[in-house]
Amino acid sequence: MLRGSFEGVSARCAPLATLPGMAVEREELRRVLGVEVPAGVGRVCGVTHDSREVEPGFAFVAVPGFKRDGVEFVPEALRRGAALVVAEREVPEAPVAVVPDARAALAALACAFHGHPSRRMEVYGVTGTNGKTTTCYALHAVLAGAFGEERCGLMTTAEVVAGGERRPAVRTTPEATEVQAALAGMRERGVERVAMEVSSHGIALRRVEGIRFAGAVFTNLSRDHLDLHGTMEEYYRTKRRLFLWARGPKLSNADDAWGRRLAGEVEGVRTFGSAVGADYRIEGVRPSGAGTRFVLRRGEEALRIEVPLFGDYNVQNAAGAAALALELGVPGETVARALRGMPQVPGRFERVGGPGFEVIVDYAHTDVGLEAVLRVAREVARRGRPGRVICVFGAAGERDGAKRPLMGRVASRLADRGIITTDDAYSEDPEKIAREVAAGVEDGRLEIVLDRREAIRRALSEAGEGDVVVVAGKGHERVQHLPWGDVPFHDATVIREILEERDPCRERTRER
Ligand SMILES: CC(=O)N[C@H]1[C@@H](OP(=O)(O)OP(=O)(O)OC[C@H]2O[C@@H](n3ccc(=O)[nH]c3=O)[C@H](O)[C@@H]2O)O[C@H](CO)[C@@H](O)[C@@H]1O[C@H](C)C(=O)N[C@@H](C)C(=O)N[C@H](CCC(=O)O)C(=O)O
Ligand SMILES: Nc1ncnc2c1ncn2[C@@H]1O[C@H](COP(=O)(O)OP(=O)(O)OP(=O)(O)O)[C@@H](O)[C@H]1O
Repeated sequence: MLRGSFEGVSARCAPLATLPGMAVEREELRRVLGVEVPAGVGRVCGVTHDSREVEPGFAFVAVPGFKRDGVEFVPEALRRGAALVVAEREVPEAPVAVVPDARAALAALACAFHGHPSRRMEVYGVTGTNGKTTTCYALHAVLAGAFGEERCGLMTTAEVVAGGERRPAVRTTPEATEVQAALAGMRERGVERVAMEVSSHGIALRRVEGIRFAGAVFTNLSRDHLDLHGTMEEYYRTKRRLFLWARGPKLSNADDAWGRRLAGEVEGVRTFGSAVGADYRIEGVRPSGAGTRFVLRRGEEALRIEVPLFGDYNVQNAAGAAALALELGVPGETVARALRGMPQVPGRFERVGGPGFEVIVDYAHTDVGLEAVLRVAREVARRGRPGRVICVFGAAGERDGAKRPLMGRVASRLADRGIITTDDAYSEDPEKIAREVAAGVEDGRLEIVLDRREAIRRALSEAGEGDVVVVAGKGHERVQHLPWGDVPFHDATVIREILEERDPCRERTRER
């Protein structure tokens, strides 16, 4: 019996890793792992890569990590009752199945434990540097409109949704054990189609291996995660693997050079975008009261679409989702109706409100993302009485450091006033990160205020009639990872608290 139900998809993803699926018998273990299993191991009734999650009868997969070697934790796993250790080398006095690649073994075991849920549902993978979450929300809205909300699921950085039930997520693409448990839980609830974000970490670290993808969308590629991939070429090739696996409709962005290359290299990929020759051509983009209107043209057919989203980049995100749905045979009017009513994506150009000025929370954490959001903020600031754009932002620690000065440069060019602050510094010194961001600033207009709450307070205190304050980097996230520990921090909540302190009589804007 499957037990990895959607109930396990909580704000902390870790417990999911411990959820047992179906016990796997010795013969099946040998088949799945492709290697000999020590005599005496009959069956295992759970699988995890984390010794702290081991329960009696589990298989513990010792993954060689970036910081530690999972083999170090074998004694703890055995103490907790692990029946089998899966590792890339022998471990004295442990029942070990030696495999060539522990991550691949983890994925294969996770699929087996959870009964290969992707074989019994359609999983559409969305990849790219920016726009994955937004594209997934748009796709989920269209699928829900066409096939019924209770039959559709969503797995993103921001939330995991199964049927109508929503839970916050922790990572974009969690480990294979969590991904498979979540998919199995969705299937158990009757979900038949899932829009799923697939990060390059998810592909490179084999978290999505074994998933049968029924379609794929590529949004774009720009500099990010080079700490993991080394070069843009390797980053691109990693993303391309999703398209080599996927069986059904495959859509790529014709407005992005890497997207055009993908369409040329992988058979059966169709394109969307405003570029001449795109299979799904974006035309006539213009602002509407509550968002943006555009036409999506396929040959002679023209579909009028309106989305409650701002900016050309979001038109691309919506077009990618619409094109995939149209390829699946969803009628145009269903696509248009669903996109018109799609929900706010948490932390993506989320308007938090302000007395006479706009405050926007956005997840932009690359130079390209920051540029995109600041350009839209400028458009918003031009409407009505023209105002200034004030930007609070920072860069994350332990991540591709080369994007830091690029973010500083973008903010100094596109914002009238910029405040560099702390993002998720992880183990790095926040001041060092901020200085690296500031190194890219062109005219010295940016100030450093390391305390994120103080930086937001400063920006809000300076904002006046018609201004737009953009608080970028953390979007929907509710925790800030700092060298001295994790602290609860949610940009939208902090903004509301500060606005309230300024004007205690102000009507509270209800938190989502
Ligand atoms: C860089 C990266 O992806 N790191 C992941 C990696 O960590 P690591 O290799 O450093 O782990 P480690 O600490 O060396 O430990 C090695 C092994 O020992 C195990 N262990 C560790 C301690 C212990 O007591 N017992 C034990 O068994 C761990 O479970 C692990 O399997 O393996 C860990 C266990 O699965 C992950 O939690 C961790 O993700 C961290 C949290 C992370 O932040 N990842 C980010 C970069 C990420 O994956 N992001 C992508 C992309 C987002 C985007 O598009 O922007 C995502 O999909 O979320
Ligand atoms: N198509 C796009 N092109 C450029 N920038 C974009 C695009 N879509 C979104 N952005 C910017 O990137 C930010 C993140 O958007 P979104 O969450 O949809 O992307 P993502 O790929 O899911 O990011 P992550 O994987 O890091 O969660 C947005 O807040 C916006 O600033």
